Amino acid sequence: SLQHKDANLHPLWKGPLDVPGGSRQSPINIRVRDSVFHPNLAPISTQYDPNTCLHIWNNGYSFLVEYDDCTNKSVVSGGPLENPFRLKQFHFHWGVNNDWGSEHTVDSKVFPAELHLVHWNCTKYRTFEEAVMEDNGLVVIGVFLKLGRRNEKLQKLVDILPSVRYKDALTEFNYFDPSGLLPACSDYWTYSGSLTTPPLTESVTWIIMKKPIEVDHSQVILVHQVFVTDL
Ligand SMILES: NS(=O)(=O)c1ccc(B(O)O)cc1
Ligand SMILES: [Zn+2]
Repeated sequence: SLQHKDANLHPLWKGPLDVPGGSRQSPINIRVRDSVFHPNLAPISTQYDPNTCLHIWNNGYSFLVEYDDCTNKSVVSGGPLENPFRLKQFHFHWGVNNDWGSEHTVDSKVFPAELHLVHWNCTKYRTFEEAVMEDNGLVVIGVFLKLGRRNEKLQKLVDILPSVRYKDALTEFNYFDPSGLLPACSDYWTYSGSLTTPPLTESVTWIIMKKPIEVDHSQVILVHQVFVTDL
């Protein structure tokens, strides 16, 4: 019962967006008082093998940490999910300053940044690219970031960012456990939505963690230094 923002009011895209049949566009504002508690909904279970980490690259919009998705070594399951979904990549969304950045909001509160862990339905589809375009293709876990204590688990990632400062840069990154980026509290909201950037396909089951993780100023500043336009 979480209302969906009209695709044309999407905070990031200016101008008309003719998303065919856009009836469940993400991001949305999560109105906590409208959410319904389901006591029989199982907890979300993540099993990530840090050795499946491949590399980090800058696609010009964000930096992505990509994982080897040829096995079920790194998957999310449980919660509303009928089968495991394989981790493909994670990335962040942030703003030009610290008071703007997250895509989803909670009772209209914006967080400085938002982490997205992208998984695909390896039972129903053969590849990630196929799953992106299909019903029940993806599960994205969203985690809010807030300014606070230094996050030691994030530092290894922050330290390598200067090596992917420019669009299309890619660096080998072969051991990273993304479960260190999940909050200790396992409470979450879930809704059926879409990708938040083109192709905006409505193939996503969103799992938004209720509690943010904390990062300190020095860690956010480094994130802001990525994507200086190509010289
Ligand atoms: N921002 S998001 O997690 O909704 C997302 C994930 C993947 C892609 B994609 O691979 O095109 C686009 C947006
Ligand atoms: Zn995203």
